[in-house]
Amino acid sequence: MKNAPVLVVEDLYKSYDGMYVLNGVNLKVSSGEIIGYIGPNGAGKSTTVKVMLGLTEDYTGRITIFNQDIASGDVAYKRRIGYVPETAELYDSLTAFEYLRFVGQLYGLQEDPVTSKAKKLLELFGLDEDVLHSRISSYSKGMRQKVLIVSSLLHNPDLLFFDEPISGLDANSVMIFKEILSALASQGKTIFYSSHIMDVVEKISHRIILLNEGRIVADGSFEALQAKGQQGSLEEIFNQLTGFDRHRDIAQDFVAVVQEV
Ligand SMILES: Nc1ncnc2c1ncn2[C@@H]1O[C@H](COP(=O)(O)OP(=O)(O)OP(=O)(O)O)[C@@H](O)[C@H]1O
Repeated sequence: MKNAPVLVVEDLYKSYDGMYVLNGVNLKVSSGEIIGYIGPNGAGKSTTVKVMLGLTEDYTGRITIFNQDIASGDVAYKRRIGYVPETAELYDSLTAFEYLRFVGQLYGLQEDPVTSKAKKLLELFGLDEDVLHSRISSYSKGMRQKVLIVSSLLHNPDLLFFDEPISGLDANSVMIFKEILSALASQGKTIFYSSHIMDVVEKISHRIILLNEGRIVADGSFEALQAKGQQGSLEEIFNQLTGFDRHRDIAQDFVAVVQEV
């Protein structure tokens, strides 16, 4: 299961207003892999994901998903992808139930099975029947995030892109979600997981890809990164590979400014 490449990115370059934010990204991902895709703010993670999702066509390089060049014009590959964006506009005036039924329709799913599936998935995530039928505008951050996670999985996709999926989830829900990821991967689903929560990335990822200034600066399992001479936790490895060691100085300067009044 782990051999077939699901996703291949070759020499990906992308600029905004003449400024390059992706500077030759190359990677190959096999089915069943959980990729922790990490990097500093502005490194280009969301941009890479947007290009892979076909949300922007203005790039150079080649992206192949399920053996199909995504620039071919055939968008069939998108039906096999699930996505939780970093920030999402949910339809606040809809209930979770209505929203998920709507998403199901977009994927061409039959109404009855999809509503029953949505209900079961949300219940498993701790959202009971009356919550399902209340407007999303009344939801907490974590409840919205659960709706987004469920909406990304309704059509049983083979390739998942999660951008900060657990932001706002309580500790119990995070534990459930981590187990879900591992079970999905063991069924051969491929997961691209982007987050700044390093201890979770360290635990769930089979492979970690670190992007810095639009370039991949590390690619391997956590153990492989450690074996290459990077020491400590993923957070510490992240600091070393991005050449950052000024956190104490910056914090002291910050607090000094806070005290200025
Ligand atoms: N639509 C856009 N127009 C202009 N510049 C953009 C646009 N989207 C992203 N950028 C720029 O591209 C760079 C990479 O942004 P991107 O959102 O991919 O980073 P990221 O690694 O996902 O960061 P974060 O961890 O903060 O989410 C940043 O400098 C950002 O300002």
